[in-house]
Amino acid sequence: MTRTDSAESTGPLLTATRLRKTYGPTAALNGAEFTIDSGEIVAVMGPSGSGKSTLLHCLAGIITPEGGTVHYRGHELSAMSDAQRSKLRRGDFGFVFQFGQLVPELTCAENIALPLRLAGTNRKEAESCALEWMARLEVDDVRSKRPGQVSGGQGQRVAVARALAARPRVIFADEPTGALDSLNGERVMELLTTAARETNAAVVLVTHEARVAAYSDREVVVRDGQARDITSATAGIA
Ligand SMILES: Nc1ncnc2c1ncn2[C@@H]1O[C@H](COP(=O)(O)OP(=O)(O)OP(=O)(O)O)[C@@H](O)[C@H]1O
Repeated sequence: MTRTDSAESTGPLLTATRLRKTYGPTAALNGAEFTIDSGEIVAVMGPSGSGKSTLLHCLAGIITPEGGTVHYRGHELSAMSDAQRSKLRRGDFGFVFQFGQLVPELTCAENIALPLRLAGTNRKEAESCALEWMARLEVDDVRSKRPGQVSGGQGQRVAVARALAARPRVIFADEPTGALDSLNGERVMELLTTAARETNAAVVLVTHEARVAAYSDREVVVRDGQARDITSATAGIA
């Protein structure tokens, strides 16, 4: 297993403090703060270009911020080697993006089994786990098709199954329904959040759509590279 099992896991699951990231003259993140606990679903909202995806990429260790820190279960991501961060992404993190995350040469079932195989699961077990997740996401009928032969909604359910099959502790979803019509989008969100709750996975959900954010427990708004929790103002009302 490639998880970071360690004793120092008492605080929040994932915390970012004073993140700064620039692209030339553009400050994509300018002191952003973020925290998420196990099993929590947090929507990251905000205008286009405000820094949502950059925040997600920093939280997932895909990019390294120039300032600030990200701690995952007590481990600072920037203090890890590239190999340790890759291992973390394979073992503890799952990803769902808007487009193109499936390997076109593999069947849908093989796509779902791939992260398990990379994490060391034997072929038979990975295949049976892939089929189980395809049934849960209601796409077992496309198991032998390649991503180019399925609909957008089916492909996105396969992507969700792939993200969840390795039982990640955190799922990073960047506009997971952005390419879908509203009916398919809602079904994908229902299946994603139900499965995440069943497995106690945290979900960092970047979206600009209020109806997608409605599936979250808490909303954070990113504006000009700074993140603000907007749910705390209404905490206790629900
Ligand atoms: N690789 C890059 N090179 C240059 N500038 C970048 C790069 N990535 C992001 N930026 C800039 O950083 C800022 C934040 O971008 P980011 O993608 O995080 O915003 P976002 O809130 O996710 O936007 P959207 O909702 O449109 O996807 C924007 O001004 C963007 O143009």
